[in-house]
Amino acid sequence: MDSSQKKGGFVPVSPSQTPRSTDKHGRDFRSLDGNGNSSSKLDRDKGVNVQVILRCRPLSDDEARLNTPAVITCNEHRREVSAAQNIANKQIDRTFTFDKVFGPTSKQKDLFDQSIAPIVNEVLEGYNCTIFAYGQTGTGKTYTMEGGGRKAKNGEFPSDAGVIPRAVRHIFDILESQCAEYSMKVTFLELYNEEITDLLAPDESKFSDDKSKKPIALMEDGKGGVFVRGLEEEVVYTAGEIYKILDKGSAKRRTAETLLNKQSSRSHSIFSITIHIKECTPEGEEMIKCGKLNLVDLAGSENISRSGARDGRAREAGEINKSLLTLGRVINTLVEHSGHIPYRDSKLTRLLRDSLGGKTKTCIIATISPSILCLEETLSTLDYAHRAKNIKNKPEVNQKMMKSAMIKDLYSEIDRLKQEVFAAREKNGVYIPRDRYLIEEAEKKAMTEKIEKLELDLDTKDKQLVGLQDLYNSQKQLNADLSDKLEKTLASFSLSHTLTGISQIFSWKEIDGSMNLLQKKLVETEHAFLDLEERYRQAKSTVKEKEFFISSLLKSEKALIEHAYELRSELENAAADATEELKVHVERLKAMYGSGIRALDDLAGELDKNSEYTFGRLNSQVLNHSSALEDCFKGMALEADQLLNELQESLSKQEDKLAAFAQQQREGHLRVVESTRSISKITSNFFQTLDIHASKLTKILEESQNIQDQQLYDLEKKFEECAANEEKQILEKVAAMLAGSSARKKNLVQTAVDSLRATAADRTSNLQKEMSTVHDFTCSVKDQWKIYMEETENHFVEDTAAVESGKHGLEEGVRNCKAKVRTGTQQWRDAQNSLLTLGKGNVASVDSIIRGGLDANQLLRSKLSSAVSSTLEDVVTSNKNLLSSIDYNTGKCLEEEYVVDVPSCSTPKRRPINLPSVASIEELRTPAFEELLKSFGDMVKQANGDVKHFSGSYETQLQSSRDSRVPLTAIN
Ligand SMILES: Nc1ncnc2c1ncn2[C@@H]1O[C@H](COP(=O)(O)OP(=O)(O)OP(=O)(O)O)[C@@H](O)[C@H]1O
Repeated sequence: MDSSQKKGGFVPVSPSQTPRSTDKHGRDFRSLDGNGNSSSKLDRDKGVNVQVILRCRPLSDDEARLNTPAVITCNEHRREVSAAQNIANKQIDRTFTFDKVFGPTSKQKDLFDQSIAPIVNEVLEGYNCTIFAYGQTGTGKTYTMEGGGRKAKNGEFPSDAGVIPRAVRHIFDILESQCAEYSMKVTFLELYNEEITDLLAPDESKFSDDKSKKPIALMEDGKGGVFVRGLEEEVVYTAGEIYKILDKGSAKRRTAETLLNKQSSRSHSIFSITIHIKECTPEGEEMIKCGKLNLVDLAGSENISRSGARDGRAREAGEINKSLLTLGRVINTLVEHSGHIPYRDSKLTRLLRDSLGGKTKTCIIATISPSILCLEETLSTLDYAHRAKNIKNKPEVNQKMMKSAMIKDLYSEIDRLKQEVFAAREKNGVYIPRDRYLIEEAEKKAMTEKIEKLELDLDTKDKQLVGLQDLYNSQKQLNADLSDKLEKTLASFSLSHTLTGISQIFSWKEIDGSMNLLQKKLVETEHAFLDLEERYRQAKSTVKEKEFFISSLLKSEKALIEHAYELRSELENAAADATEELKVHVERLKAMYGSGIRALDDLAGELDKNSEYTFGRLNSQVLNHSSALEDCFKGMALEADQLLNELQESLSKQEDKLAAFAQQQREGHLRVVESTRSISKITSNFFQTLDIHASKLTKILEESQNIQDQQLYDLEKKFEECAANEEKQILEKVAAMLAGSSARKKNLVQTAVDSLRATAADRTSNLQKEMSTVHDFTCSVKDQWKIYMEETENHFVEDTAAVESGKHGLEEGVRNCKAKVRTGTQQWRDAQNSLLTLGKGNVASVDSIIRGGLDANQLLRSKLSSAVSSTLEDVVTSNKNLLSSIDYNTGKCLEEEYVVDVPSCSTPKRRPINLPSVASIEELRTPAFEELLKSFGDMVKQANGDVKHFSGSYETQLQSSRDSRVPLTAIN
């Protein structure tokens, strides 16, 4: 048994209801702050900033295995976190400063000792404190809050025990060291898909299934606070008990495996510890000090596509993101001090209301991942947390209560409960205790406020509609600009193609020029593409904005439906007559808003049709333009082809002529070579013949020489013989023979001379013969040479004539080419001119169409605004009527029907109340975005087919298929 129980034995107040220092109900019985705490007064006056701690987890095993780069740097000493962002190939570091920064190597113990322990101490001082973990899924929220283990081993915690077990341990350590008398109660709730479930509720078989966990109601306490009706409170005496409770509760929490975390918490959880500590005043009066510690583990903010959430998971993620978005909006409004704080838009913010801008001390632990893959979400978390730093709370220490007053309080509570039980048992009417009556009164007031808020919402919606209209117009303009740009780019692109084709048939100079032109065009095209890309990006971001806008509209609508639900549940407890009248008025309002918005819808439809028609015309014009351009370019290409062909033909003719000329030349040269060969042959023959004749002559001469030598020898010999004979005869016949010898001598000489003469004559005649042969041959050679010379001359003349004619032919070809080039240039100029005229004509016509479209849109716009203003006027009058009737009825109800119960035994019998059913409220919910798109598409198709039919049958369509309602068709 716990010592506190033994010593004190007092019963603490309900921990499900946050103790409030300004609680009027208990004010009379409470003393002033026993500590005379001046710092609390200071805090109250100035406000204390929410403390924001940043924790970055280490890279997970998977991330480390895949070498995922880390982009987060933590400087714990300077309390700074830097995220390295790569924008347009430039590294840009974004640095954020927080109250404390814990890097990837930080220990659970350090985090607790440095940041959480002081907060826990303040709880024991009597403050209400909240610690909540916020961050992307899988960044270590649950690890930080709950950690890996809670059980102490040899008095030591496991090193990965988180904030909750350490805080519990710390509280018990301090209380035990102070030997304080205390009592402690814990609650553990889960907020899943906007439903609160009690994680400490006893396990009943029918609730054992997750899906059938019993949701419990979040109630307004009528004093601006909330309480969870029927939340189980467990009285605890030891840390061990709390660990068991935590284990039990955590096991019931909804978790699931996502791509980002194997065990991802799909719900928000709030674990609250309420401690009552007994103190004695110097006068001996027993006082009770109360502190409350809320430990919140939020579900992870997540990118649905990246976390791999589908179907049910995606709905969860949507709900998680929705409540976190509301939390973000609350933070923004608190930071910017921009009027109405939308606490009521989600249960999470309703539960945390006192922790955000209230009297609680709050600490946010923002968790991030260092991975580059999570950079976008990390930056969003850093922004979120950094903004939250500026929230100012006004913490107040809870006023201590006198023990006797507390007991009195509890007795009256028991009495109230007894009376309720009694009335329930008797079933003879409704017993309304005074404070309940006051609560209901407050609820009625809250209801009126809600109606006012709904009207405000309606106004905002109207403004949003106008904003959407503007957005639509600007989008239209952007589209027109884009198509214009596209057209220009296409034109320049095809122009550049044609230029490339034509440049092939012009000279290098022209080709150079064309190349430069082409390059310029290419650069321009590139610029145009970049421009287009930029515009595409802008358009994409606009679409994203629109999507966000639509999703926020859907969310607002959801919130409206949520309000309607609440309205219904509150109406159930309120007076019946007022409800009936209210219903009639709401019906009227519904019809009026419906007709007004239908008119708006019609106008929007007309606007759509008009813009569609304009776009159609624009499109057809653009198509005409592009087809005309295409034709023009085709013609140009054809002409260029013809020119090219002609040029090619003339060039090939020139080529043929040149080939023929070359052939002629070759033949001429061959002939010359042939003639030269024959001349050289004749000349060599001539010299050979000459050689032969010369050798023959030499032979003849040698022979004649020999013969002459022989004859002379013979003559000499005969003469010697004759002389010797004559010497003898002379001696003998001196005188007689003198005469005979002279005669014989004469005869002998005469004969020799005659033979000599004959031989000489023979030789001369032979020589003459040879000489005549040589002469004949020379003559024949001369004749042949003459013939050859004549032939060569003739060939030369022929060749010269052929060269002359080839030259003429070439000159003619070049002249033709020049003429064709001139024709080509002229054709190109003509094409350019026709292109320019075509472009101007098209620009003018597109301009006139756009002007027409704009004028028509302007007209429709003015119609729309007049319709909107008339509808708004109607709404204002009707609302005035409604409010006055509500006022009247409320007054009537409060004055005449609601009275403090005086047992008169005439309590009227319970009778049924005609309320809007859940189904009717559910019908008001906008169907899924895809369905809306589909039905909108169908309607547009139908409208294109038969515009009249569309407007006439719109009402019927609306009635026949509720699901195909377009957004903003408010019914209630
Ligand atoms: N500081 C840390 N040191 C070591 N491991 C960590 C740290 N922070 C987180 N982890 C590990 O990262 C994983 C995911 O952590 P955890 O489940 O706490 O994330 P979560 O933010 O609660 O995610 P969810 O929002 O999906 O519930 C766990 O395996 C956890 O052990």
